[in-house]
Amino acid sequence: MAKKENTVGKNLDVFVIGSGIAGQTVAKACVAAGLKVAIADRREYGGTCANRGCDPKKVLLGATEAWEMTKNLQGKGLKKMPKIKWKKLQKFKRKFTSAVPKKTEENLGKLGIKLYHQSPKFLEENTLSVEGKTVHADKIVIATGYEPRKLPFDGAKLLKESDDFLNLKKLPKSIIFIGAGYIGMEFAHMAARSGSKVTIVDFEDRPLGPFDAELVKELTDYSKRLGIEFIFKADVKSIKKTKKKYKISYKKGSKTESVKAHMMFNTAGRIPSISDLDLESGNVAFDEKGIETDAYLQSKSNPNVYACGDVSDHDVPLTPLSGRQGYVVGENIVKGNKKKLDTPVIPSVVFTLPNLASVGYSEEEARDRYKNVVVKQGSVPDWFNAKRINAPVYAYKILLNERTEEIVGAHIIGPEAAETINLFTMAINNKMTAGDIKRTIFTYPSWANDVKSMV
Ligand SMILES: Cc1cc2nc3c(=O)[nH]c(=O)nc-3n(C[C@H](O)[C@H](O)[C@H](O)COP(=O)(O)OP(=O)(O)OC[C@H]3O[C@@H](n4cnc5c(N)ncnc54)[C@H](O)[C@@H]3O)c2cc1C
Ligand SMILES: NC(=O)c1ccc[n+]([C@@H]2O[C@H](COP(=O)([O-])OP(=O)(O)OC[C@H]3O[C@@H](n4cnc5c(N)ncnc54)[C@H](O)[C@@H]3O)[C@@H](O)[C@H]2O)c1
Repeated sequence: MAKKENTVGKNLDVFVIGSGIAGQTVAKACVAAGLKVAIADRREYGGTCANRGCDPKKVLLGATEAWEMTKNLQGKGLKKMPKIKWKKLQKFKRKFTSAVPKKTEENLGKLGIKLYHQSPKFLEENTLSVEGKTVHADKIVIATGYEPRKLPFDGAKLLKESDDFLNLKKLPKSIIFIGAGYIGMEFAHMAARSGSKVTIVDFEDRPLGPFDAELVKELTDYSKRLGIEFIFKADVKSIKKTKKKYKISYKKGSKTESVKAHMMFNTAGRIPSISDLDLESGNVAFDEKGIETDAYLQSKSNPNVYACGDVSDHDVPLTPLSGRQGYVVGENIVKGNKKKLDTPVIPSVVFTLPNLASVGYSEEEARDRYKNVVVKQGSVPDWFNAKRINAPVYAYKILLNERTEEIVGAHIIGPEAAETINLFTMAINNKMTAGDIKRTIFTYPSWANDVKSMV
């Protein structure tokens, strides 16, 4: 007789797949409302941001910020360059990450949420198979995030991924990143300042496609001054292992060329993590952007399924939006579909040094949207805040709707742009005009105060 699956949780109210910010937010809201909740994660609990994304990355960044500041002040009161001790830096980083999985499990467990440690699969619309058990849940929430896109060429298996970079015990002498997006650029800056020879290969003609081209040019030029080499318009054909290095061959125009490095990373984008879920069996529709959901984040094909965070088809795949989506799904499960995903403008930052930050419309989008657009723009390393620390790159582009004087887009490259952009986010969300900002009194001297000069 065939072994029968053990059926549990017949009356489970909610099953959440994924324990990142999105999944945890839903699970906690549902259990707080008295619902019977389970959650599953096939990896360590806590998700990408806390374990292998934003947080560990920013800890590693700290040492390079000190390095950059010291470099800029050489001969201006500072004499010796610090040396980044990668091994020690990693040890410091682990202080932030190593406790996350256990703590997350403890917190969820204490709330009465049942925890699973494998990927569930849909058997039917409301039924999952997990850890050899068949589980029925009234609502199923998919919050499985993104995973690296697999590259199609020969030898792509030799590539390492972002998780590997963040856990590197020793920094290799030379590194190639395939992909000049957020991850490739952020890691390239960290590796170059920590002593690696860095090359970035991309099939486009510039890094960071969605960001303002003029500010990206400033970043690219400065990255080159750091020693980072760029190979653009390169169609990677293969990777081979040589004695001590890896060799990447690529086509550029009609020529085939190659370059070698001690380690190579796939930073060519991330895709929805859905391949293990057997979504067809659950009648859950998806496309390349993720689970197809409506404004309530309910699956368009199976009303008992919701999706939130990176894996939903609602842009953009960033932590703050994932948390917001988790909140919306929690509300809709507990109270019935009452809350639509209503996102204000979402700021975004590339944590290179200098930071590149953006919110609202790009120049092209603003010109499409409004009859007349005022562009306030400048390259201003001579402004006091940048000059006092001898920061070489500081530039901005602010977009106003001429008719109303409202700010509709802001793009900044410079030290602390990750912070300054938040002021523009508030300004856009509150339909503030250039005059509103000019009338505000900020602290002085501060980066925030520069916002008045920018508008
Ligand atoms: C290197 C890196 C740096 C980043 N830096 C930033 C930053 O500075 N700022 C920012 O806003 N965003 C950043 N991000 C993006 C950010 O991490 C994500 O937007 C955020 O973590 C998404 O949260 P989530 O809950 O949707 O998914 P996740 O946090 O990815 O959680 C999904 C969980 O689901 C689990 N899972 C996946 N598939 C299955 C399955 N089949 N079965 C069971 N469990 C499964 C995963 O193991 C994971 O724990 C970064 C991402 C990376 C990779
Ligand atoms: N600071 C942050 O907020 C932050 C940091 C890291 C990641 N993230 C999130 O993670 C997502 C993924 O980041 P990412 O850097 O992996 O992707 P990305 O989409 O930002 O960049 C991918 C890059 O790879 C290039 N590329 C794609 N296929 C290629 C190929 N075959 N050969 C050469 N180049 C190729 C693209 O042209 C692009 O420049 C981001 O969209 C973002 O939402 C955010």
